[in-house]
Amino acid sequence: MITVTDLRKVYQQGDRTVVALDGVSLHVEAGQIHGIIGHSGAGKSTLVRCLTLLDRPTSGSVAVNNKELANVSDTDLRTARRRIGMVFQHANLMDSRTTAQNVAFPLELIGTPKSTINEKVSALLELVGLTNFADAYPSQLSGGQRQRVGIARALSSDPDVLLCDEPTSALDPKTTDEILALIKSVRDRLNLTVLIITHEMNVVKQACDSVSLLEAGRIVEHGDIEKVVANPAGRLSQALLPMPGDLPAQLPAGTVLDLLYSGASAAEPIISSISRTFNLDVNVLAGSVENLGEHQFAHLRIQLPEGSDINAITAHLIANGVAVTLKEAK
Ligand SMILES: Nc1ncnc2c1ncn2[C@@H]1O[C@H](COP(=O)(O)OP(=O)(O)OP(=O)(O)O)[C@@H](O)[C@H]1O
Repeated sequence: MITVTDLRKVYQQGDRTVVALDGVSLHVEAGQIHGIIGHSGAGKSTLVRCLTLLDRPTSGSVAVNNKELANVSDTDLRTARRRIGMVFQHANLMDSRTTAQNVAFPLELIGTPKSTINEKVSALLELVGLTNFADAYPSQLSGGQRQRVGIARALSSDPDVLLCDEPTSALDPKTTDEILALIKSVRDRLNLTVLIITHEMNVVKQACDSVSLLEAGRIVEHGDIEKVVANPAGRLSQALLPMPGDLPAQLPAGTVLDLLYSGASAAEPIISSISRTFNLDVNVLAGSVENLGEHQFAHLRIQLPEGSDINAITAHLIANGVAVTLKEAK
């Protein structure tokens, strides 16, 4: 479990004051994967540096399993850092060391006995599927395999939290899927708390239970995936379940509605229900259906013929758990 409370980081550059983190708070339970998404300059790297104690926050606190990290003394810093395992965008392996030696490195630094290191390294390599590559050097591994080594190394100090900084940004889509699947399986097996810092919405879609949107150093939206998607006005909902394409230029007269629905209702034939109940033809203009978290979500843009009873249809949809947004009435 990780709890970040009112984290602020202010940089002073000559006369200029840069507020990189402006009161960031978040709470992630053990066993949850939380995505922090933001554009360039939002404060993601600063947040990573503050969480890993590479940089001291100006104020605020970071607690792992209720143990405060941000204010520990310099002497306790090294032990405190071990509670958060770090996975980088480019695995950051040592080229002169084999896979096994890279994973062993943090354990050597803290003076772990050799026999314990060997045992631990082979268990970790099995966990990440690299048993047969123990003696390979980074140059002999693919990008995905290098990232697996990075994950094994991050887990070597038995952290409570795995902090992944753009873990798939340098990988192709297939390898991205494999690495996200590995992060999920490691989470399941070790009941880890995972934070994934990313600029890729796809990563949030595939791997996260909950998400925060970081913008100019502040979290402007956050929540469980199901919750944020179900709010059609939200930026995260629009990014996670975008409506493909613009309205066709030559649209016959009628009213255009956007429908967003989830859970059991997503599988229900909502369109035929409107057609039957109101005895009219429904034109589907665009739509997407996605499995996000535990649920299926559908986002549809429909057109109703001129003269339809929009109020009654909207009430019918809302009663069936559908969020309705009026797009255009001709
Ligand atoms: N050491 C520093 N000194 C001064 N300003 C800084 C420092 N580090 C970051 N900043 C500023 O803090 C803000 C957030 O930067 P940060 O690098 O954390 O964003 P980011 O979301 O990681 O962006 P990117 O994805 O491009 O790396 C920016 O305005 C940046 O210029």
